[in-house]
Amino acid sequence: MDIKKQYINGEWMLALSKQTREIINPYNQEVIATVAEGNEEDAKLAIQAARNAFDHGEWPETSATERGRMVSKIAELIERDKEELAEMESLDTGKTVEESRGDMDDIAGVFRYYAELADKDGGEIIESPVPNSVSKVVKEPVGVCGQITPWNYPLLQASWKLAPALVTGNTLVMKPSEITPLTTVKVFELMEEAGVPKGVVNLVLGAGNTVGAELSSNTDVDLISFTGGIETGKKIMQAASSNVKNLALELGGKNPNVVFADADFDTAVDQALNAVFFHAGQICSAGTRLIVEESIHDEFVDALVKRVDNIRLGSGFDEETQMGPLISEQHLNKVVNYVEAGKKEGVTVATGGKRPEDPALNNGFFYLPTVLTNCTTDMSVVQNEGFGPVITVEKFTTEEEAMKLANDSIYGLAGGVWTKDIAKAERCVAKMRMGTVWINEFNLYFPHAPWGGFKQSGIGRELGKPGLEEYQETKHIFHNLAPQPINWF
Ligand SMILES: NC(=O)c1ccc[n+]([C@@H]2O[C@H](COP(=O)([O-])OP(=O)(O)OC[C@H]3O[C@@H](n4cnc5c(N)ncnc54)[C@H](O)[C@@H]3O)[C@@H](O)[C@H]2O)c1
Ligand SMILES: C[N+](C)(C)CC=O
Repeated sequence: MDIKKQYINGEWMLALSKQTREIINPYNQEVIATVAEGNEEDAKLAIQAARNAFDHGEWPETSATERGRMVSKIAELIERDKEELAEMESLDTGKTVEESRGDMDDIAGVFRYYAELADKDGGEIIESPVPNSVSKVVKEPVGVCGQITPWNYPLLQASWKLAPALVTGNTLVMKPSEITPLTTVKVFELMEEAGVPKGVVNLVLGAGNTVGAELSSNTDVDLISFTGGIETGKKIMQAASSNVKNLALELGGKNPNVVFADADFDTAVDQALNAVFFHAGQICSAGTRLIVEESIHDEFVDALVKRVDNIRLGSGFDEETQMGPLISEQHLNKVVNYVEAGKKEGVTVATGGKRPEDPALNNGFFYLPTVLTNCTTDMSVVQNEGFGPVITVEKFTTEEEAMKLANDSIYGLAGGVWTKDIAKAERCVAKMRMGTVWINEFNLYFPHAPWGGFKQSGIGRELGKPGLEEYQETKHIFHNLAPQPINWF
């Protein structure tokens, strides 16, 4: 049986305990792979490899230009194996192959973006206020980075961490989600093929409360970068205090999509669908909180429901499919309970609100695309992240009320506003307390612009220059060219 292995100190290895885990296809629950199931001991081995490679290896001293060249090579290999990676990602997550192909283009773009950025900032000379001195500020790698990723965009979220960490001269230990590790294993094969020196990148497979917890608490880890749920993020914050690690958290979202009466109606309807039903709503920045101006509310909901009822569910490998299954039975039950709670709170189920009856979908973790109306901001379905194909609809009459609703959340990841009035749009985005805000758009992102959340949606930013700086320490070097005694004492 082919067991997908861990990659530690340049060697592919089974778990020290020889434990394994089966990976299933969420469309039909078939076993698609068997992988090593590491634990704390495997994590410690990997951390030591990364520590040794950082403290004694050549990678941190390699020129930024050379590191950039290496990361560019990884991008080339991803592009070479794009189709294999895309099909692997869809098998693992249930998303359509077309979505996965798009992810792979994005992922190669992330490696290329950081390869280009690698040697563009060598620091700066400060105009020293002290005579006969030189003052300069340089950037240095943080050190050993622990990187933990979620199951919804396995390789994309891994790329947002791997590329900047590598070009800045760090070493790392990555732990993918235990339920969707396949494309991350593959990208480590590609990094080995690209020639990344041994010990620089290490991969440990296993659960969050063993491998993940060790990465978060181990004092030989200098930075922990985590993408996942808010409750896990809080645990990691606590564990990271062991040695005051640098901390990067990309957490959940409950993202408002505000539609004014003067919006481009058809485009706003179409994009409201995409904002929440793409990848079955399993997106941190999904526009699951629709907030519509009262005067167009009924017409907008009718238009939305008509389109929702035509969404085709099925296998990600069927070109007709528009929405796949949820990732697991556990997550399906979470979404079921999330909607049932809304029903108890008095929402109206405009469409969906249950599992599909199509027998062809019985073996998958499917949930019908769902529109809940008559929602109010105090409801759990409005405040909590459902992370499924469920949109809640609220109404407003004034701009001020719309903004109050949009900001009434513990989250602050992303949001959108639809209007043709530019001044109104600018007023709104200035008030919306989120890390990314779209005007007449939703869920668009690219490597050049930083990504991350206000409030409890996280700490720090990935992508863009901030995403690079997350992996750097800043050092001020002051050089006295004419040292004199001070004679103070
Ligand atoms: N902000 C973003 O960019 C972004 C992107 C994607 C997903 N997300 C969020 O991720 C969540 C969905 O992903 P998920 O279900 O995999 O999240 P999760 O928190 O359950 O797991 C995420 C990762 O953390 C690990 N983990 C679990 N417990 C841990 C612990 N105690 N210590 C260390 N690691 C631990 C898991 O094994 C997994 O690899 C959603 O809330 C979504 O909004 C955010
Ligand atoms: C890829 N991204 C960050 C927009 C969605 C994550 O869930």
